[in-house]
Amino acid sequence: MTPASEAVTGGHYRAPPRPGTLPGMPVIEVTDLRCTYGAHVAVDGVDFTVERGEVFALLGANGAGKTTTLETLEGHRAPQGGRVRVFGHEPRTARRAVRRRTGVMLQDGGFAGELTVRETANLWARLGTRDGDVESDLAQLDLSHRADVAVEQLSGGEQRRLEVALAIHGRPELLIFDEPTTGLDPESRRRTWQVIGELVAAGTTILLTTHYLEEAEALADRVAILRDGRIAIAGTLGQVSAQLPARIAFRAPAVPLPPDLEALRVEGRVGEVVLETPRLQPDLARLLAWADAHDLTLDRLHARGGSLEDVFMTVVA
Ligand SMILES: Nc1ncnc2c1ncn2[C@@H]1O[C@H](COP(=O)(O)OP(=O)(O)OP(=O)(O)O)[C@@H](O)[C@H]1O
Repeated sequence: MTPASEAVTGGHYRAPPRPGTLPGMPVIEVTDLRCTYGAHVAVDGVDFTVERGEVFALLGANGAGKTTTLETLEGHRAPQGGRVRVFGHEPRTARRAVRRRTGVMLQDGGFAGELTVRETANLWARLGTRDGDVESDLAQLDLSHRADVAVEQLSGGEQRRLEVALAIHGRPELLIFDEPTTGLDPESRRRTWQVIGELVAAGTTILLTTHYLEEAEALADRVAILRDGRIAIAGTLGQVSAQLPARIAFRAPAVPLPPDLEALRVEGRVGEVVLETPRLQPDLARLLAWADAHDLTLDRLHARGGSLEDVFMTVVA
């Protein structure tokens, strides 16, 4: 297992070798990427790789630079500095070679509203270069019963699912998803996660952005949290979550704590003992042994490791 200390904060991020990842050239390489809109710097020296067969999630508050980064990888935007490579190609100049192997889902699909779902999917399939079965794409996203409905009559969530169905047509090697489940109800979100999980199991590489941290936790092997156009922290979920100490809390009478804890006591509610520790398991074990020895009941005891949400809130605050 890769040690937690290998998470990267505030700098460039190159992927460590990951068990289960196929060897060879990364599918995506982003090197010192810089994108501007006039005088505004939207992406400011971003650097990461996505290895074959992994799911990489770009996280960050609104305006952090996620979509701009994806747009350069999709070949829609020329960077003002640095470089991006997809399958070793520059995606703007080698658009055809990249698009043949890449399924892209944009934040706004821009469909012609009067076409039906099936017509839209067939049109998209004809425009692309990958062979696939449109009906099974629609079935996978639970849209078969809506196939003859005009796209403009779909709900927001159904349109989102249609965008996913189009992106996965022909099962591309790489999928780039910009907020794939925004606006979906919990059931549709789970269905979409299941589809993504099946694609990953079949070896698809996925780069996605999301505002749902539980989505990143459910799907991603590695995450990068962007802040103001820079990677603030990146690593596996375990590495990133371990950037903040674990917490142990309980209620107990005012007694001295065991002396051998690595934990530090921090402010809690009245009557509550709250400890922060870099080493949850040994400290918890010592605490429980100490409580047993002193015949103490640690009322409302709970312990939890650092979470992605805690780190995210710290980064974006
Ligand atoms: N076409 C544009 N013209 C000017 N500024 C833009 C344009 N597109 C994006 N920006 C700005 O660039 C920054 C990064 O935007 P971007 O859309 O990449 O962020 P994001 O992380 O994808 O945000 P969100 O989570 O809201 O989708 C923001 O400050 C945004 O206002």
